[in-house]
Amino acid sequence: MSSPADHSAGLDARVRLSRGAAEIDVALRAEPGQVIGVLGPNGGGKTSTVLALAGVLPLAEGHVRVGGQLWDDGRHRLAPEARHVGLMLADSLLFPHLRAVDNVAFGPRSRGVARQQARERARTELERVGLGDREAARPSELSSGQQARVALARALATDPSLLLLDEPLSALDPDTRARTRSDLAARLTAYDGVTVLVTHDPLDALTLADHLVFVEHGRVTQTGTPAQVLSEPRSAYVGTVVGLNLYAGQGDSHGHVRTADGGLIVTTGPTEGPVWATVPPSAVSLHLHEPEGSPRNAWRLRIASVTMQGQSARVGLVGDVPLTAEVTLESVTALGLQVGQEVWAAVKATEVRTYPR
Ligand SMILES: Nc1ncnc2c1ncn2[C@@H]1O[C@H](COP(=O)(O)OP(=O)(O)OP(=O)(O)O)[C@@H](O)[C@H]1O
Repeated sequence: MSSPADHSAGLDARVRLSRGAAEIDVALRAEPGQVIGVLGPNGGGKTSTVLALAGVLPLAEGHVRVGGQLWDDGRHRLAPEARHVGLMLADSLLFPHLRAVDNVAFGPRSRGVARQQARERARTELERVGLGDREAARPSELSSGQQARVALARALATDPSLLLLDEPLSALDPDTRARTRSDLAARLTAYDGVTVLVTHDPLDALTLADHLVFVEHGRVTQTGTPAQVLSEPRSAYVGTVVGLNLYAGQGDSHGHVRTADGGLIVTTGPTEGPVWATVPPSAVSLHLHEPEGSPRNAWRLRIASVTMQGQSARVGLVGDVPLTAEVTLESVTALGLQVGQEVWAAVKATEVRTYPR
């Protein structure tokens, strides 16, 4: 059996490795008890980072330090089974022939814990995820959400210093996903090790993580608390995740931002040098004729897409200042909006937020 986990020092990692043609260089730090949400587009390097933390992929350079213990420094490497890691993936990968309690006890058993003691630990973990009464059920007798909770219980039954969750909810239908997300949140609150949560779902990240790390093309493009990232996205991908129109531009210090595409954005925010400018889709109004009144932005743009979302519509517009507008269904009908049509998009200067790049 390996030495007991020490959760006191958290996670300090710099993962540098090559994966095929991709170069990955990702730094992650977290205090004990923290949840880091790792987000990014497909192929960005999230799973490779998780595999390196688990010891499945060796580091070319960098380090992985968990709970004060050096797991990898690019030369010496602790084997995966010697690391205090709990792993949960989209597919819960439970043993179909084993009861829930034995699925969960498998972890401690494989680390040398005696059968009875491992079962007791498994029962405690099942209770913690609200499945104390389903310990005798086989995976086929459990719902997908319950199977995910058994997988979480199994990941935590070895008392890991590092819990790795790679898209843990992505296989669940939306209702089950929402319920399992709150079960996961409740369980993570009581866990004192570090959790690294890889997800594509902004809602998972924003509700479960204390700190977000965006990984694109193998590099970290932005880090921060959910609140910081929501208010100041710093890459096109992050802008999309947080649902804001985002522009990189050059400010002239008189409230004008010139974008790389040649668009002009007027703002009441600071515009000194290179800046980011954001426009919330809900702040855009659409008009058939050039709107009057100033100071405001009015851009002539072409409609590229119209999609319904509940009681509102999202209108994708292309032109000098490409943007997404969120308007009511009434405006879509009243204005007769159609793909290919040219319209005026208006945004008050006070709605454009700017911050340094
Ligand atoms: N087995 C492999 N052999 C070679 N290259 C790989 C392998 N697995 C992944 N890669 C490459 O490594 C890079 C990072 O992939 P990775 O799976 O870590 O990204 P990801 O952010 O987890 O993506 P996704 O969201 O699609 O799971 C990609 O360019 C990918 O093509």
